[in-house]
Amino acid sequence: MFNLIWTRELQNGIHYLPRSNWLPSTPLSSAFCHRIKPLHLPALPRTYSTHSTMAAPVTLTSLSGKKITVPTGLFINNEFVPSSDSQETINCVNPATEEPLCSIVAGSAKDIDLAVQAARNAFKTTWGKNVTGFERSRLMNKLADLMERDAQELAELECLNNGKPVRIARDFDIGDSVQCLRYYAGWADKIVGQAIDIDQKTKIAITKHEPIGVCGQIIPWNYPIMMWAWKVAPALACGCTIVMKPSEFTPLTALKLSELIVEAGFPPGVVNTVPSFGSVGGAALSSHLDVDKVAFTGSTVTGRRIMESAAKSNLKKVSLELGGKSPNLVFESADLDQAASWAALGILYNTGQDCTAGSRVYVQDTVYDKFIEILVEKAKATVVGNGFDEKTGAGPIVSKVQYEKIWTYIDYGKSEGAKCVLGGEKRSGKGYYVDPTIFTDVTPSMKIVKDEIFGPVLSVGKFSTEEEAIKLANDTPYGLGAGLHSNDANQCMRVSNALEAGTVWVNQYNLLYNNVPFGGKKQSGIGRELGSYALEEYTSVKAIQWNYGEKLDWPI
Ligand SMILES: NC(=O)C1=CN([C@@H]2O[C@H](COP(=O)(O)OP(=O)(O)OC[C@H]3O[C@@H](n4cnc5c(N)ncnc54)[C@H](O)[C@@H]3O)[C@@H](O)[C@H]2O)C=CC1
Ligand code: BAL
Repeated sequence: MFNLIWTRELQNGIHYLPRSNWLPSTPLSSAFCHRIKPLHLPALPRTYSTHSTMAAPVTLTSLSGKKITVPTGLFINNEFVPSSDSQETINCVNPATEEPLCSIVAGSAKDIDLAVQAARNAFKTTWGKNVTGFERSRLMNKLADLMERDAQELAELECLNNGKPVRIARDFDIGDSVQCLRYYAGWADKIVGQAIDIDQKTKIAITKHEPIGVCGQIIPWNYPIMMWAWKVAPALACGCTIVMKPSEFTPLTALKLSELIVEAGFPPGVVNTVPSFGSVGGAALSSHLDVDKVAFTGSTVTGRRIMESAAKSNLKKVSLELGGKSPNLVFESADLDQAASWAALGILYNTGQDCTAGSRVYVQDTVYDKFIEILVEKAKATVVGNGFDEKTGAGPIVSKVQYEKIWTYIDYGKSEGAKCVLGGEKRSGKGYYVDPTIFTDVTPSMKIVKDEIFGPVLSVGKFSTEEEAIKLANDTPYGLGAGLHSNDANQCMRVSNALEAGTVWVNQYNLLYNNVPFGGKKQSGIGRELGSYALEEYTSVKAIQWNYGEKLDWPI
């Protein structure tokens, strides 16, 4: 997600200008980076300790030569600690080089339990109903300031662990995360119920939006910092406490952010971070009897498991942000150049590792050939490379397993008879790189058209009528995002009404804002993140019925 004004000034790539007001308002240029204050290693706050060498911090050197210290322990009760009962580790890899980065402690089911106890204790004592919204807001704003201060360092760490370009991590992922914290800090003292007069003389009901309690938050690897912020910010605003389980592929920035939780002054146990494997820590959180809510972003398969665990344990509240196979429709009246730019952004942003990736483009037959010609030229201009290069627009794929999944689908595309008009060839050398790949002449039954690939692989199909376009677009079990490009206002309204998706972009694609709700229909999810809607996910409504005048004549 990002807010942007974008131009095509760079000859060889997408040039993004950040719109959020936390950054200098000057255009992004190669000189821009040097205006960000030089990275320095902040002194580690004295308010937390690390126990044992198993949890000792490591120092990584980024490609820019910067030294970044990263905690490696589990973060429970504002301390970095080893596992209580396991020697298991998570080995972090740099996807640009395939070299190991470091090993960190992998939390066990017992560690999850300890973190839940810490979160429960905080909920009952220092947080939950024991802290004002003003104070929650103050701490959240402080955390946002610290993230803004450390944006460059966090971006470099995100690049090392996830592969995404430093520039994009800093200006969009982190920029929007800072804004997300501030947006929900604004809500923290405005979470109010209603006073409902039953009549005007004897009875009133009051509704209170109470914090739901201890929240398990399970996040993926495609936007490690941003998904952290989307989950943590509304939960804190509502007064919930948190056990965060980052993805085993990208746990480092969640650990680094845990340092900032301490520095901001959050009481122990309010935010706990337990890196762990999904089948261990994720499963333990979703089946835990003392977790009140689980929020998840990831695959539909895992979402289904989480919902099942929640149902079989304590019926905890569940919100799921799952997969997609989002359609993007281009009608003949559209500005084709703009539509092609948005379509390229839709499939190539974050190297296609995006739940809303516009991975199926359908073009009206009258403009099909022309559109593909423009789109291929735009996609070719994407600079795919190491994220430490300022010109890079798309980094490597996050992991070997994801890289191999993408190539399996590219092979399916070829063997099932789609025409590969761009990419589709492996690079030699190190790094999990996949260049933009476009298939045309696709049919609805092809695997590349049906399945979520989560890489820079686009299927382009053809339609002749609006009715056919809608039918093709909705022919999927998913319903996360959808786009349409047309200069006919009535058509825009008709088609956006007919598309089965949680978000419909008209004459744009993939832009999200912290004050606009986001989530899926069909098998793309349950619940909404962002905006005021996310507050409902972290509160429980209590109705207090109050009698101040009616006498009961008994028996009735
Ligand atoms: N909607 C989205 O934003 C994302 C979708 N995906 C899709 O999922 C595919 C597979 O990627 P994965 O990393 O395997 O996704 P995943 O859904 O398995 O992983 C996401 C998170 O869920 C956790 N998890 C895994 N198994 C769990 C379980 N049994 N109980 C609780 N938590 C569990 C993982 O540790 C991670 O933190 C991708 O190729 C992509 O298609 C992946 C990441 C994000
Ligand atoms: N595109 C929004 C977040 C996600 O991909 O998970």
